[in-house]
Amino acid sequence: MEKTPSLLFAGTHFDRKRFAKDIARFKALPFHSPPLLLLFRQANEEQEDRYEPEYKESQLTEMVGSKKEKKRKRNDSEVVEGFNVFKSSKSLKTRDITTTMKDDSVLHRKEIEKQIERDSLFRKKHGIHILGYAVPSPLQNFDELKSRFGCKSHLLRNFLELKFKEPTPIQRQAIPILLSGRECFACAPTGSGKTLAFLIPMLMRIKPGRKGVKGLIICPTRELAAQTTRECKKVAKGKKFHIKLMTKELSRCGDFQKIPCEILVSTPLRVDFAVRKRKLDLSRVEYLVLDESDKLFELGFVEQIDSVVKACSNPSIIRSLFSATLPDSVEELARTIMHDAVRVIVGRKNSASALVKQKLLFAGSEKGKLLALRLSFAESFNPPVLVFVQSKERAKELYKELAFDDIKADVIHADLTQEQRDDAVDNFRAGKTWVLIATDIIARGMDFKGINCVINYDFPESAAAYIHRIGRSGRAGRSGEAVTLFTEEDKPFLRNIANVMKDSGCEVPAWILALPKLKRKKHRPKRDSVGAEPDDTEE
Ligand SMILES: Nc1ncnc2c1ncn2[C@@H]1O[C@H](COP(=O)(O)OP(=O)(O)OP(=O)(O)O)[C@@H](O)[C@H]1O
Repeated sequence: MEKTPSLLFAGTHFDRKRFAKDIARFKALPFHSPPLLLLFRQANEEQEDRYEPEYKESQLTEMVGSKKEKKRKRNDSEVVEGFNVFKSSKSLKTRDITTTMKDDSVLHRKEIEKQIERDSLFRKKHGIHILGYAVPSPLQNFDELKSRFGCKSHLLRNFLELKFKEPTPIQRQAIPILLSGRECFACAPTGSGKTLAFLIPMLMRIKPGRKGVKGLIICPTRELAAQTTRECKKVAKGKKFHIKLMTKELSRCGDFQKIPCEILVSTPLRVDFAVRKRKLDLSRVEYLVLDESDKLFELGFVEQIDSVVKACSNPSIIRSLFSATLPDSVEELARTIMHDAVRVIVGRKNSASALVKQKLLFAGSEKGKLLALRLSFAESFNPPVLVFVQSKERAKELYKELAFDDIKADVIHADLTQEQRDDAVDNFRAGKTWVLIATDIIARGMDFKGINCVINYDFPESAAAYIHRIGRSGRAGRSGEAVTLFTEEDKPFLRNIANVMKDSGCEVPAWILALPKLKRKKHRPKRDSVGAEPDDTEE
């Protein structure tokens, strides 16, 4: 089992019982005291947005290593030579011991440096970028969960049954960080296995059968919460966990003092509601995950998140933020509540999955969009296809247009009942429907196996929305396609999306990249109704 060295306390008398909480807080800080950490942060704050922080880790460890070395050398001589009893009777042996200890510590330091070098190369190979100090080595394979962290065999068996042979890059790095008791910001492309990256540490560290909620996962939508609950149950199979999805009924009438539940998955509103009703105590939560964290920090959620974070009052809590998009503003805000969090980015920050072939298509008008959609279905219909629109009204309108075409279409939006929403997702998953028309409620996190094409019928409101929408395709190593229709009114916003496309290796016409930069980020224009003729009154 991997143990964190506790050099911080070496050689001192320390009342561990009395300061148990502080020890828990700092147990993951192997080499450094907080002031050093602060200095490091301040010194590097301006560079935080770059993608190549690995040298910082090695530099820092080297820097700290040399300070630590000096201190150790001082201590060596003080401790050993300070004892008169050794000095007088066994001076020769004392010198031998001193030399051996020095040799050992030099060897130890060299070994650490080599390991840092190896880790750095390994991260480079897998596109992993880290920001933080003394970051644990990435996982070479799932077996290391057992050898380094004492993972139980049945969990490893479950991974194999689920056909998870190798960890994905985000799993390689985020799992050891969380298992070492560090907090974490994790940003990796859509469909790259972030869910398992936060589930594994939770399932390994939380003991089933103890009273109270120990693991809390917050997701922005009910569909994603339901999916994550299912995934969690699959991975935990064979262990006596009580894993619960916070339903509307549970949130209103459930009394969590009586309901056995170690792991709870919820949307912010529902969990906040139960806490306010004093039916749910979050003070024992050991792991808090904010999935799709940038969405959770948007207006409309942030107040609930704030109150949930406050309710999770356990001082040793380990919090983590996961998303495919992590704006600097969210990271800055989150850092105010997190302790010594490590940042892990896989690939480029805020980028689309490279597995998705992306296209932009000018459709002129609302009528042109409908024609283009029908034409594309007639020419090369390759279901399952996900079609995104801007609002529930437009989802209903487009569904009316397509319901009687021969393409087995269905629709999902927030005006449907929960049962209807579940049916829409289940039928699409089961292949009973081929085309699902959707609003952004299923744009984030939903894992539909094998979606061949995402069509942005309405232009996405932001680059982040675009990245998440098209990320429903091209998941878990499969390839996919995304087509984005645009009209005149979308033109000023094309550049944002074009930049994302270019960064993930797709071709973009030069005129789009030359469009002026826009300050306004959200784009939700009032559109003519679906299929409307172009407005020619101006001519
Ligand atoms: N180690 C692995 N090996 C193979 N498949 C994996 C592995 N880990 C996860 N998967 C599969 O990859 C798919 C995508 O995983 P997941 O839903 O966690 O992606 P994500 O990164 O959370 O995406 P999003 O940003 O869209 O939420 C899932 O079907 C999952 O079962």
